Amino acid sequence: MSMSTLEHRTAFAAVRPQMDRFPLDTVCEAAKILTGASDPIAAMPSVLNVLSSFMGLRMGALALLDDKGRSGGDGKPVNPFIIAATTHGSTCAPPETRALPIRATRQVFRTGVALVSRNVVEELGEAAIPPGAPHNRFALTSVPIREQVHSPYVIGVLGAWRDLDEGGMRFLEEDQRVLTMVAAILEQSIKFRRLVARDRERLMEEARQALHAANETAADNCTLRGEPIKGIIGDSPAIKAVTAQIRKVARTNTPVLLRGESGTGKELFAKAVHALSDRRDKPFVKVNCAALSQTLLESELFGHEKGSFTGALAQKKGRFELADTGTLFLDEIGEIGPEFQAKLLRILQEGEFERVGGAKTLKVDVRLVTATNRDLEAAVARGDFRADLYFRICVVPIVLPPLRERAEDVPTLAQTFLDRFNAQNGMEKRLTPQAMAQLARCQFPGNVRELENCISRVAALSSGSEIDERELACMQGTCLSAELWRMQSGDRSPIGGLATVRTPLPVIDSGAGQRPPVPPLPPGFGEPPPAAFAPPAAAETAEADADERARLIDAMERAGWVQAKAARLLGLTPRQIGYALKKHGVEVRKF
Ligand SMILES: Nc1ncnc2c1ncn2[C@@H]1O[C@H](COP(=O)(O)OP(=O)(O)OP(=O)(O)O)[C@@H](O)[C@H]1O
Repeated sequence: MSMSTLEHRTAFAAVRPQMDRFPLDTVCEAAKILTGASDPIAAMPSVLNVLSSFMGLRMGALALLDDKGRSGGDGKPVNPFIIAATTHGSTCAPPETRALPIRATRQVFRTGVALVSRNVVEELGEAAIPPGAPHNRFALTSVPIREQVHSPYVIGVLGAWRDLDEGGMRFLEEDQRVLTMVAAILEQSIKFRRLVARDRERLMEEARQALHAANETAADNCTLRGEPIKGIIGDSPAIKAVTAQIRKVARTNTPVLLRGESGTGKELFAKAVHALSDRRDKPFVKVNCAALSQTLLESELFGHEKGSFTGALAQKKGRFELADTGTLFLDEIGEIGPEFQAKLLRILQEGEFERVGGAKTLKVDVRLVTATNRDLEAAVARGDFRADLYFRICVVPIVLPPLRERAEDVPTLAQTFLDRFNAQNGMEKRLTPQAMAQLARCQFPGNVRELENCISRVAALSSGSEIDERELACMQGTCLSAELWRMQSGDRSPIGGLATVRTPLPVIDSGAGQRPPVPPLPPGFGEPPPAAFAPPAAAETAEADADERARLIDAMERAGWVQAKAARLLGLTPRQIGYALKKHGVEVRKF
């Protein structure tokens, strides 16, 4: 039927509602509406309006079973339903709105048999007449809507009213036939929609699974390829191999031991293990074992009870407790003494500990990441480090390569540090290609930290916006670490050397995993121009010496006379700073 015919008949029906009825057109229109709708229930108000216009059926309504309480248990009514649609639109009204009489509707739900009430007031009572009806002389036809054709399970009831004042009694049989047909179309539409929805759900599930599989593959590929980790700079094969290991191990709870020279990024990688793990939203707690005395370390890690020692003014939670459900990073684990090793072993074995001075046993769930630049195997062999603790913490050893073994990363790192300096200081300094090339030739015994310091220093001291290679400390003979490197490598130091014997740096070969330290590499700083390292005049030497001593003392002061900390400030290894202190006769203050 065209739209104009529809409008005409609607108008006609409005003028002579009961005289002309168009049952076939009604069914046809209903079919068109329902089969074309993406949601047949939402389209039901239009169908009810067609019933009104074409058949003179008034106040039609659709009741649908309310999923929430089919059983009727818990005092809930049997077959609870809602009014899902009326001629006024889609709703979700409770039965109490009385668009359809509650008792009659429930009966259709229960029996699955159509109900025709020829005189509603007589048969169902006055209260069954819907509110707002112009009078109470109505007949009601209600038909079931089944889950699927022939199913005993009724999911809805379609009902409509016939005005008996207009001689409607004779149309009741026809009303039932038409409503039954419309209900059948609705059943088919719902079924079809359900199939489509199920298909859609299945397709979506397949798509989800495919996406999941693709992500897993991507993650695995990413793991295998050593994809970059946020904050970790470097594209060299050596750094990629490490990032691949980190990504893999981060997913587990296995203890990780990060090994590498000072400044290779052990702390940075420890944070990456945490950030890539499921514990990422939990605390990451760091303790530097070298920075604290054994007694302090114990109270710091395990906490203490009030009054457990002089100065314990209040109860304090230890870092193990603070790191509960998260990650605890124990830096410089090779520095801990035998007593503390035993206590640490207990917590690693049993997950239990007591606060210092406390009797209560506490349990924590902590993922342990440790780091050292020590040769732990040698320490175990000497009996300085417990073998059982070694095996507990060294489940997955990851060796961070020294910067000199990945010189290709130097330019990117240098540029990143310079960008950071520029951003912090509102400047736009640039390194000339010659300066970059000179940096790339450097051995950086203090690794990335030394490069970072080197860039900050030269950027702060250079006057123009271009940083030339002549401004680099190594080219001016003022690079402390260059001198230490030369001393340790047995070269004659221009500032008078302490080292006459070649003393090995605590180098760990990234490829070798747990091999003992190897002898140092050739003297640092690649091939500096001869002028830079030509023996200077005596006056210059004395001046440089005094300078160097002053810088050492300054760093020690700032580090509270903790050598490991001062070493970090200067971009040196703890052993290097030990030499420097001895060389300059600086007595280490003890607190
Ligand atoms: N691959 C890297 N990318 C970016 N920055 C790095 C990288 N490696 C190290 N760094 C930076 O170098 C500095 C030293 O790193 P970190 O403190 O992690 O070294 P470390 O091995 O723990 O040193 P130490 O043994 O002396 O404690 C930090 O500022 C760190 O951010």
